[in-house]
Amino acid sequence: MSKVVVMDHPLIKHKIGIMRRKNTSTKEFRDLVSEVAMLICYEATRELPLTDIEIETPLVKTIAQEIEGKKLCIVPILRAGLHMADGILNLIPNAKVGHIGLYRNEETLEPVEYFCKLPVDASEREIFVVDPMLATGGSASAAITLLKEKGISKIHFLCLIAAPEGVKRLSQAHPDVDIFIGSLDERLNEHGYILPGLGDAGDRIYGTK
Ligand SMILES: O=P(O)(O)OC[C@H]1O[C@H](OP(=O)(O)OP(=O)(O)O)[C@H](O)[C@@H]1O
Ligand SMILES: O=c1cc[nH]c(=O)[nH]1
Ligand SMILES: [Mg+2]
Repeated sequence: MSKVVVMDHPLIKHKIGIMRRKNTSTKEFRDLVSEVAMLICYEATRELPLTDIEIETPLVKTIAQEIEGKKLCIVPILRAGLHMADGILNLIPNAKVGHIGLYRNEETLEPVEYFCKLPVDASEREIFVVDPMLATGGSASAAITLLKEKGISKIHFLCLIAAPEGVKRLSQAHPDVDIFIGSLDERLNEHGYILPGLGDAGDRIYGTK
């Protein structure tokens, strides 16, 4: 089964608490998406391999360690994942970025694909799929299936808020994918929204409702 890591850092809890409030402005919400994504990324990259390189300090030669940044790729699920990717790029600026466009059909709640553009060498990279919301798990599962069909195998999934239903579906569909979660909420409502949640992440980031 997937490794599931739920964040317990006070900074993340505090920031998600602000995001949940209905009166938080679009600008503040958007800034927080990117900040919390950065903090989750810090945990999700904990096991990245390092290589030794020789460097010179102002005093001596020594061995430093570096992440092979060129081996990483962030894949936001559009639209809402875009702002998470922006935050994560502050931490790993050399990562490439692929995009997968999916939206949920509001009646069936099943994902509809409308865009996919990945780096040509994506299958050689470690991939971080990002989307603020893991609700039924349909969108994340479909995005990861698409990546696997293109020969990609090293995949992690990062979200801000997850419902237990979504975690179950994603980890059953893709047991090899680690899942990093800002907050594991209670459940879905009858419309497939996460409770207590924060509403529709895309609409809150872009002010579309
Ligand atoms: O786990 P699921 O049940 O599939 O739901 C989660 C999906 O729903 C939201 O996207 P939405 O369809 O609202 O698209 P948007 O980002 O363009 O608003 C969210 O950003 C996820 O992609
Ligand atoms: O609660 C939810 C569920 C799906 N998509 C969202 O943006 N929010
Ligand atoms: Mg939306």
